[in-house]
Amino acid sequence: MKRLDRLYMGTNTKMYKTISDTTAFLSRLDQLTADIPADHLELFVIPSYTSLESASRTVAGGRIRVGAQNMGWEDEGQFTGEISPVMLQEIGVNLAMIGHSERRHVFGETDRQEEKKVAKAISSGFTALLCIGETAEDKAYGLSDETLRAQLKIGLHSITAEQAANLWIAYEPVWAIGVNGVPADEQYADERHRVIKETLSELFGPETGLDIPVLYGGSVNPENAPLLIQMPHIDGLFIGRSAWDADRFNAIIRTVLPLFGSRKNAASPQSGSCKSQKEEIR
Ligand SMILES: O=C[C@H](O)COP(=O)(O)O
Repeated sequence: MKRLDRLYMGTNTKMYKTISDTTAFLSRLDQLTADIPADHLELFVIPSYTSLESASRTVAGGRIRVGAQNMGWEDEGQFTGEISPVMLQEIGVNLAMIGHSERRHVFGETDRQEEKKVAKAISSGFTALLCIGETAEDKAYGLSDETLRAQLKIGLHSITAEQAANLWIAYEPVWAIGVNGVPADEQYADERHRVIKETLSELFGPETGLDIPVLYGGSVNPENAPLLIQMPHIDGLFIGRSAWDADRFNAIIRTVLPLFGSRKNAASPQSGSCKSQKEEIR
């Protein structure tokens, strides 16, 4: 399997943390991680909307990237409660999370809406982080892979291979997220990541498809993070509760970074070839 060069680590603070909480968190995280080379780690934080402008100023010129938790699909219009790409660009934000489980399952967003948002984000110069994941019911009926494939095929319907260079995917099984979530074990998560990468390769070709980072999220904690990151198809971790304390998040990053590095170094020399990538994902 092709290895990505960098480890992807991020957190979504959901509807937690005030502006001052967020800036304190970012300042501390920035200080703690300053020595990690940017070409080893892509580190991002997705705070609340009210915190975004201050957050963006706090990390300006630094190594942490700040993203929005949602984004509308038009530049302006009669969309009460939505925030447009123009508004985000004005405050220096160029990463947008689309289709988080809570947007889909609490607020009723659909795959078709996520597709419009992803398309708008990428055409506006953003990196789009598309979140996908099966429900407990999908899993019980043995439909997890079908659900993931449908979410990708609809959510990325209008995205070209060239645009896919600005795409990240987070695999977050709905049943694994939050205080009542049960973390996916590393073998289960890795097998879903394999299916996601296979689908991305079908959509965009193996060269582009296998370059798209796929992160696991859902009750990641200090104990399971090292197990997850050693799996061959997991490119990073997207963490909620366990990352909301900067020191704790930094500790997780410090634990998994060398494990990811050894995994990357273990990649076979021929892993860059189309043939070996295709063979690996089958
Ligand atoms: O966006 C992050 C995920 O929803 C994971 O949250 P969690 O780690 O608290 O389960």
